[in-house]
Amino acid sequence: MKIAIQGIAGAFHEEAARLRFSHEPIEIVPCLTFRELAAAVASGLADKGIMAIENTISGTIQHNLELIREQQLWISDEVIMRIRQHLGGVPGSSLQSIRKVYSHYMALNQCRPFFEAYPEVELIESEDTALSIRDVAIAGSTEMAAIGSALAIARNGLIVLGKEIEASKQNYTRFLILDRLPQTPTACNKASISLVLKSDPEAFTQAMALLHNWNIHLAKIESMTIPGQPWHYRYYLDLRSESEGQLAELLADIESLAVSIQLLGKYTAHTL
Ligand SMILES: O=C(O)C(=O)C[C@]1(C(=O)O)C=C[C@@H](O)C=C1
Repeated sequence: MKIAIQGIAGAFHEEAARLRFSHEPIEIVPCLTFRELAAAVASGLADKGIMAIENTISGTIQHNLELIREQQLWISDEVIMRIRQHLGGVPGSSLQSIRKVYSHYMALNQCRPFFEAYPEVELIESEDTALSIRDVAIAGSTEMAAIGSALAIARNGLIVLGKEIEASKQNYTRFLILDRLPQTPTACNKASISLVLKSDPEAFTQAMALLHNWNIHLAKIESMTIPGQPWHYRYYLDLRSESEGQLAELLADIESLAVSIQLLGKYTAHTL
């Protein structure tokens, strides 16, 4: 099975894919951007995709919710993985010699407090952690370092300058498994939807009351601006319920309040 990931081999996406599909042979399809990843699944180039959606330190990647909706992908599962960020430099480098540190922006955001003690270090965004580590190894400069996994650092012959430098040990990333077509899960207790409500000021309160009526738990909500419609929002909701029937009833009820509602996936919730 071909799995599209964001990043090259050695990126956290690869680790998460191997964790989720540990019982079957998989072929990794590397994609440099999240947009490329979504397109690989939508076009059938990959059978499935795995996409980071939120991290417990650096937050939600809202843009990925938009990509899933726009490309009409289906969320069929989620994976939660502990992320340990290490700082890697070439042999001979040290925390005193480095001036530029490269990584994926989500990884940089997980580690910013560590660098407060090193004001001479510039943090620079790159496509992914593994690529940054490879590029530092190729450049061979003691002024450069990169943030990523212990595995990628070792594979590229770098040394660890900082171990587990994330701002909190409670550092988890939640990844979504994406399919081209809707799947019918044997069991599920979570649904993700995109919702635009009518411009009635009461609509949001009424929608929340419906959740309460159907005993549905709101696990997560994101609101995003809609280009061309100032002060009007699209909501992305993760809903939890032990009853699939109640979820279906809720979606039918909410339709009367909505301009648009889209089911993005149904799956089983994972917890720590
Ligand atoms: O650059 C990588 O290694 C990735 O897989 C990307 C990514 C992300 O998108 O959040 C994955 C997990 C970590 O939170 C940091 C970076």
